[in-house]
Amino acid sequence: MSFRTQPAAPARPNRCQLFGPGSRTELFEKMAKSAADVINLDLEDSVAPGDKDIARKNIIQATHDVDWGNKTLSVRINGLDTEHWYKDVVELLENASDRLDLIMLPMAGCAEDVYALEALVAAVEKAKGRKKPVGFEAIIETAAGIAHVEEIAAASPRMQAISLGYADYAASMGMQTTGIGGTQSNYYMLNEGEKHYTNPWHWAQTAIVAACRTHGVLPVDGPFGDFSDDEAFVAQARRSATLGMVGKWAIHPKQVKLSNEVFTPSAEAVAEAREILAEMDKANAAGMGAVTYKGKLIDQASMKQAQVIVDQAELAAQD
Ligand SMILES: C[C@@H](C(=O)SCCNC(=O)CCNC(=O)[C@H](O)C(C)(C)COP(=O)(O)OP(=O)(O)OC[C@H]1O[C@@H](n2cnc3c(N)ncnc32)[C@H](O)[C@@H]1OP(=O)(O)O)[C@H](O)C(=O)O
Ligand SMILES: [Mg+2]
Repeated sequence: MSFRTQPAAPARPNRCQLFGPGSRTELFEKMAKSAADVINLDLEDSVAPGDKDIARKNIIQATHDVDWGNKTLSVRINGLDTEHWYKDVVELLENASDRLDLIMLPMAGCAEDVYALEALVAAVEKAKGRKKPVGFEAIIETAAGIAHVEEIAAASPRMQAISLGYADYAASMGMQTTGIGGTQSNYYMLNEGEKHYTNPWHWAQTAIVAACRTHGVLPVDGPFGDFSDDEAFVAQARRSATLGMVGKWAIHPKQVKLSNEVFTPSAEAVAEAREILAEMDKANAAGMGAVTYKGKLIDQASMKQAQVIVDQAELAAQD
């Protein structure tokens, strides 16, 4: 470990973030009753340009009227290049209840974007005497965003989570696809005439995980557009969980259960993790730093790996 230790990310469940347009009020109660850990009410791309004002009002009302239980409640504002974002921030923080937990910043491109958001947020919070400071989450979905992901993760103590936004990311990178996440049919290696599909999103995912883990922020996998394909959603989610992401967006309610399942360690995985911890406690007491467990090496690092799984299970059990 470096002398500079790795800060812990916020200790709250974030296995699934369920999105819904701020213009579709009939979905709000359903979202609140869902099994998602985080709710993202959207003012950005799922809201038609002419509906921005009404969507903002709907969301403000819903922070007062809807029982969001113990969910983290987040509102995605419009990007800093639009005419809408300042109104999103000012009207939200002037009028929303304290139930609002997070503001989600889309299209984050550099630390200064977060700085600008924070300056406005801090001013409105002060003016209104808001007791609960709102947290931030950002979406990496541009070439600039991925190039500056570490400075974005480090930009503010309010920063709690960072997601990968597949559609905008693909467009910004000039990727030749209209798919939102998942396997891309033209991204393959050819070996003796057989196609082997690899993951075109891997670099962006790992860059986000590394930046987030360096700065104590939760790395989250973004949307999977084809909500008719459960198997493909699960495959993408499993890859993300294996890489260190803590959860994934749901753009349809049927994806919530799938995401929760993938990002909650299985009973077997937790049992094995606890066994590794117990074996290593015994080994350490006997003056051994490394021992054999089920025919494999375990050592001090194995304890940290096992602890990740136990911690994830305990967070999920808070639900
Ligand atoms: C890609 C970029 C993004 O921005 S992704 C995030 C933004 N997008 C959204 O927020 C879209 C969220 N989803 C929806 O709007 C809808 O789910 C839909 C349009 C995809 C489908 O809606 P539809 O009503 O047709 O769905 P049904 O299958 O008929 O619904 C069944 C049932 O579920 C209820 N429902 C639907 N959606 C939701 C929801 N989001 N939350 C809760 N409940 C929902 C619906 O009312 C039906 O209920 P029932 O009638 O059975 O009671 C990203 O930025 C990038 O760049 O990558
Ligand atoms: Mg987007």
